Amino acid sequence: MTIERVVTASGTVDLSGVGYAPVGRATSRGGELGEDDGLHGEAQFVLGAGSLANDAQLAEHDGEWEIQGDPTEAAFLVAVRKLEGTAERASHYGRVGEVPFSSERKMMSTAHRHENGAVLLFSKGAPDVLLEHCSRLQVGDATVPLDAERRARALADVDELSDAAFRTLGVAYRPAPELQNISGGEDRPLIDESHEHDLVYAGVVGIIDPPRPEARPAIAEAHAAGIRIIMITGDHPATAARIARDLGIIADDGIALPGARLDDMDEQELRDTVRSVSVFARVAPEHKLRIVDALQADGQVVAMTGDGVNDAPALKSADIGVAMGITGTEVTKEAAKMVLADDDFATIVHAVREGRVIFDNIRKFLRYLLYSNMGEVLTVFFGIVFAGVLGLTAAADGGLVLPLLATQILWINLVTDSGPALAMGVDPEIDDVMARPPRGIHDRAIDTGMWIGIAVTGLVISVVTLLTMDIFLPGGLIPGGTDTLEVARTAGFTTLVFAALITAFNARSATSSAFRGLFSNAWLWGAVMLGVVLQVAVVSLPPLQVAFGTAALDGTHWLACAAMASLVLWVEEVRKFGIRVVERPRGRADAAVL
Ligand SMILES: Nc1ncnc2c1ncn2[C@@H]1O[C@H](COP(=O)(O)OP(=O)(O)OP(=O)(O)O)[C@@H](O)[C@H]1O
Repeated sequence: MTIERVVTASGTVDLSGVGYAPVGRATSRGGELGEDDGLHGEAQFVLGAGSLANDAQLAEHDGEWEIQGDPTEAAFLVAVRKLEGTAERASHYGRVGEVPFSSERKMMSTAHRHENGAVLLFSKGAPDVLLEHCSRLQVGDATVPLDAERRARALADVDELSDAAFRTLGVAYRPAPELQNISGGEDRPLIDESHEHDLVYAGVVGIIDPPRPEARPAIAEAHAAGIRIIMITGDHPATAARIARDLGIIADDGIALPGARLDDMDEQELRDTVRSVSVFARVAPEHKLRIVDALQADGQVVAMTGDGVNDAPALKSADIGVAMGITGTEVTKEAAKMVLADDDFATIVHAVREGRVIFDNIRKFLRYLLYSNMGEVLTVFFGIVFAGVLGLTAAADGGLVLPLLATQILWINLVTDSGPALAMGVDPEIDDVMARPPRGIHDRAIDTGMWIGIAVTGLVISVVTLLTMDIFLPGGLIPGGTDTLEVARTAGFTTLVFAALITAFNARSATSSAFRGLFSNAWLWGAVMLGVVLQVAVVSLPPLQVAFGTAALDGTHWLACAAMASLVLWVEEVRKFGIRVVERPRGRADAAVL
């Protein structure tokens, strides 16, 4: 954070320089600001006072300037050195007491004894709040009453800075003779906030805290993924609205709702409000909790980020509390379910993508296993029920026989359920997981759509398997077959294995074509190829023929098996095309709602 502007009663000073290195030029209205200019003195006083009411530290290590403490406070230490060159002022003042900062009060004060013995109170805080504690205004070396006009002018300066996306902090002070006898010392005695009255308003600083460049695209991606981003901040409403607009959280005419407005709302009103308002400013910690609760009561799944102690209750209450790993307090991290190691919002969006891909892969795995297993079950079931129709009879006595042997069923499970199923776990993203809305909380991993797919694919696998047997068997539905039961059964068995292997490509998406990203999973191709080789081995090698009850197949058989098995691909392609046609208009409507 960097202080780029100081506004006092006499004018505006712009400070150049980035980062925490205290190097920069002071200008006013585009021209260099001389040290003997009254405005220079006023700005220097604002920054000096803000550096006294301050708990941060600035130090140089090996040419690098580093801060300790709150970056907002450190910004004062950097800026005052840009004007003064040194931090000399602080050495003249010994801190004797403080009224600490809190998010509720939005200001803090420290009491200091000057070398000459006088005790002064220095305050800094949210300008609108601080001004309520002020009765005078600093102009040059003198003070004048802070009448309505001057107060309005000061507030207008704050609004102007806020509209330009500056974070604003006001600075004030007052001689505090009533604290003359305060002892002070190392333990920094607390003083009562009742001393924060009749302050002299010195001016306001504009702090720039540029969002990371990756934040805006991450927010756009989150919106596309059906995630609504709500900004809840202690900042000024105009600052919050401006930053939210720049980040694409709200539209250009969007506004920020001040937290105080929430105090008058009952639960129902709040629930209606959180549905439409996406920026809440000048909030107190309890507002954060109320907003989270209202969103949850409205049926939303809420992830909440935070760093401060006062964020902890809201983080705990949210479905997913996300604490900042670098700037977050221990309390916040304890209350959170997730800790962001790099404090970067974009990482949350990446995590959502990663989570969706993992969930998708779990569904692919389930889809594949259920597709192929249903194929086996229905093959055996229909094979038994329709054995007579299909010509599945024993040559010796004409009795009905099983379509598949037990060892063959075990083999199918070995070949299909192992390699290809495991390869589903590392499948890359086929569908754009961030282009669809989140799942409902009550949605099942195996939904109706998947059940339909299981039924259709299972049916197709069983039909092509049994028809292949029928083709080669004498009699049955398709006449002309002349092969033995062993050969026909081996052809059916091979068709089933091939169909199950092809199903692995179908199962990668519920809606996208199997040809999309066809070669993006080398593991899957490896597993499928291995399956084909093993099937050729089990059919062609005599020792395995004995173990698995198979018989050698000729070229026509292999071709027929491959062609019949491929039907499982074409039927599924047609079905998915139908789904895409039906779902397209619905997808657009969802996007419009977001
Ligand atoms: N160290 C500080 N000293 C004095 N005033 C401060 C300090 N830090 C913040 N403020 C003022 O208090 C207001 C509320 O601060 P708070 O920490 O609650 O929220 P925030 O700093 O805006 O951060 P967040 O966006 O995380 O809520 C700030 O907008 C600022 O005006």
